[in-house]
Amino acid sequence: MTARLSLYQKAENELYKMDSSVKTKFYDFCHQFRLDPDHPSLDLKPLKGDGRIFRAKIDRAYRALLARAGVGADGIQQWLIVAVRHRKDVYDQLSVAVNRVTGEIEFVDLGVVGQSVLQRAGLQLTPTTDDQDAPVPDEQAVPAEPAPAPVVTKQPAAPAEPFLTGCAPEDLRRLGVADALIDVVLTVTTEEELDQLIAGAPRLTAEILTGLGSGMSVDEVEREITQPASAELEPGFEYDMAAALTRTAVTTVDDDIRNVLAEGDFRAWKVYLHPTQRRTVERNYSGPARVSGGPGTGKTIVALHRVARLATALPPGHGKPILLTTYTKNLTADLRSRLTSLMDPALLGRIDIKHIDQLAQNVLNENTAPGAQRGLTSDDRALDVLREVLFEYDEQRWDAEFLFDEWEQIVLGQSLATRQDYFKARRAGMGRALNRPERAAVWKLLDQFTLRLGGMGRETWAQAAERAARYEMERARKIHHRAEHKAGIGGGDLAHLDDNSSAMRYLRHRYRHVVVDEAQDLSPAHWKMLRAMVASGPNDLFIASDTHQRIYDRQVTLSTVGVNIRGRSSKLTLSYRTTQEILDQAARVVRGATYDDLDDGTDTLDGYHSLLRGPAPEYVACADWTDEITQLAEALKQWREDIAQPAEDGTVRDPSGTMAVCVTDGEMAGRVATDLEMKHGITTATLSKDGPQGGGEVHIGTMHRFKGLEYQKLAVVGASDGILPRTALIDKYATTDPKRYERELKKSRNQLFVAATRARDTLRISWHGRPSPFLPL
Ligand SMILES: Nc1ncnc2c1ncn2[C@@H]1O[C@H](COP(=O)(O)OP(=O)(O)OP(=O)(O)O)[C@@H](O)[C@H]1O
Repeated sequence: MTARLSLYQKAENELYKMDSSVKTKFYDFCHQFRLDPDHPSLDLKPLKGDGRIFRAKIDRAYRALLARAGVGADGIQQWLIVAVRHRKDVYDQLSVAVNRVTGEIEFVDLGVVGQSVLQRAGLQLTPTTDDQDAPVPDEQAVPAEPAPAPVVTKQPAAPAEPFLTGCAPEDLRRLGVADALIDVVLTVTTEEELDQLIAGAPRLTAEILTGLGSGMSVDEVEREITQPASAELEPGFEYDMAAALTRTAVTTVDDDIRNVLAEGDFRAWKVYLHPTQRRTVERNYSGPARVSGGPGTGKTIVALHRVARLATALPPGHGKPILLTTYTKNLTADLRSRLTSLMDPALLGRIDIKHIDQLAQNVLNENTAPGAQRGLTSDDRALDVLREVLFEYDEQRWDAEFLFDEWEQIVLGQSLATRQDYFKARRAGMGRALNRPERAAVWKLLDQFTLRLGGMGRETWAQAAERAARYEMERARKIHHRAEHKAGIGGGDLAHLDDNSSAMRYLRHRYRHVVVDEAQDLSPAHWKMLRAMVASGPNDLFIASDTHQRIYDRQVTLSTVGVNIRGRSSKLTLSYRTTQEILDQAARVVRGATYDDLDDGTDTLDGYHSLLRGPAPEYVACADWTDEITQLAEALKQWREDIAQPAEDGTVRDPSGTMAVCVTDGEMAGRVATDLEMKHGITTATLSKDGPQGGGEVHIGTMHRFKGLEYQKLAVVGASDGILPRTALIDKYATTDPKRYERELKKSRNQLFVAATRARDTLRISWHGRPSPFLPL
């Protein structure tokens, strides 16, 4: 090998979309180039404009555009492929530069800028002349390629106002916009022109312009986008291409490039982390750390990379010192499969992947004391037991729902073991005050209720979590006590300790690192259990969460459960999943409500944006249920047709599993599935806690089941007033328990937000009757 080749991320993305015959020639080109870049068949030449850009021939029609990136430590010359273009689309006005903020290599192609903008900026593109002598290849042999040629847009009659007002060139420069684009940006006069510029711009420039275009101020962009992306750069960094290459997201071209391109876009998240994502993954934290961010900003991706990074730093061994946990079973399966594709199989064996309830059950199963083993019961069944107790005591003051909430939020939430503790407990967030005699009565009823459940050998999930937390806290206390004692006697033999059984001697914290995804839904008991499972110290807990997506009624202030994240929080703002159009509408669903940051502060969606564009979400008012399902079936058939359209290279995608229907409850999910199958011949698969069941092409599930998932096209059905929120169930709280009422409304609002943000490019929301008040109509 005489040359090392890397592939710029945008070039890789362009290659994914190319005809497979071009891809095959590209593999051969890479092979030849690495052997001998000066081989005559490659015809490597510098372009006329930027002396740093070269072009080489892939075949008669296609050109690789390359930048020389210095010499590696091993003396081998390095080249970066910045684009692969049809020869007709190679212009002299191409440039590469090292970005002054990120220190990354950036490629700028003015060919993607609108013609009218270029004219206003006084720029003209000239096709490169170095290929002019060669005859234009047989067009038959060259598949038509969508040319990134300048698009001609209408010239406005009079000089129009710049679209981005209040931005001076020095602001754009300071923020990190690529130099070659600064003048062009300032001549943009319409949103369409800006969008076109963003689509072709290097990543940081695209993010800055999206931020400014969506109304963020220069200072906000600097704080939210520029600062997190900035790197420490040495003087002269702009000339050191070899150093810049190490900071740039690239794929090394080796013999595996064929597999890389075959794996397509799915591979992107494994390789390229956004600077803020990378920083969050790689930082060493002195204690618990949290990453937040709107839906689709890559929190799960960051959590997975974090696990991989922690695993590589483990000392050799066989145990599983890293726990990766989340709220639901189906998300756990998803994390497992994604981690499997990310990590070395040898290290994968060092990771324990369990959902939070499974973890609690494991703890409880270890306890063999009489009465410690109990079966689980659903909340609905437990509520029936509580109703029986109320009936027997002829208690009229509180209903079963109120008492159950009191039990979960206050008694279990604060691990209150005695009546005295309950008398003293804070009941912040609970709408109805209880005086001391009332508390005594409530305690008595709840005591009867739990005794009765215990007598049946049953407990709820929340109760199991609370019990597991207590066991773990006791275990942590013993470990702490033993460590203190050992330190006290200078680390000597502990034989004189009361309990010197081997179980005690080898008692350790279960994990060295704990990583939690979807953390916003964990209860205080879950947190206490996790806290006790890992010793306090560097990199102990890593938490990914978005409180806008909290869909279970669980509020926690981390500092009250021994998890102090202050000073160790980071925020992701760029959505990789959803289009800006969907994101705008979804953000309006939660606008106006306030959200906590799992601690004493508040969280917002400020700066949350996307570089993806697509159609506006569709809102469909229907006459009745039959009409809603009929229109849904038509939309699904159209989507199926769109997805199955043959791609440029003739491949046809299977629409199965790319479309989904989201509803509020299980009963409606069943009705939608039956109607679609029986009346419209559309096969479905129902999302269960074990993943999709049934193997049909359209996935159907409740909003709870859609947590953490994503679909190319998604329909929300039954978004009517009365269903979202479920007024028949919650209206009574409006007068009896206003705080609970507010909590229930917020839960419904968040469910709709979660549902809407599962869609990647198409979102359709329908209802009959009156629309849900949460819809941003
Ligand atoms: N750096 C990246 N490069 C390419 N794709 C990415 C990157 N980061 C995230 N993605 C993609 O964006 C999508 C959303 O990522 P992820 O599920 O991690 O987001 P999230 O913040 O956890 O979302 P949610 O809160 O809605 O569950 C996924 O398809 C993921 O592969």
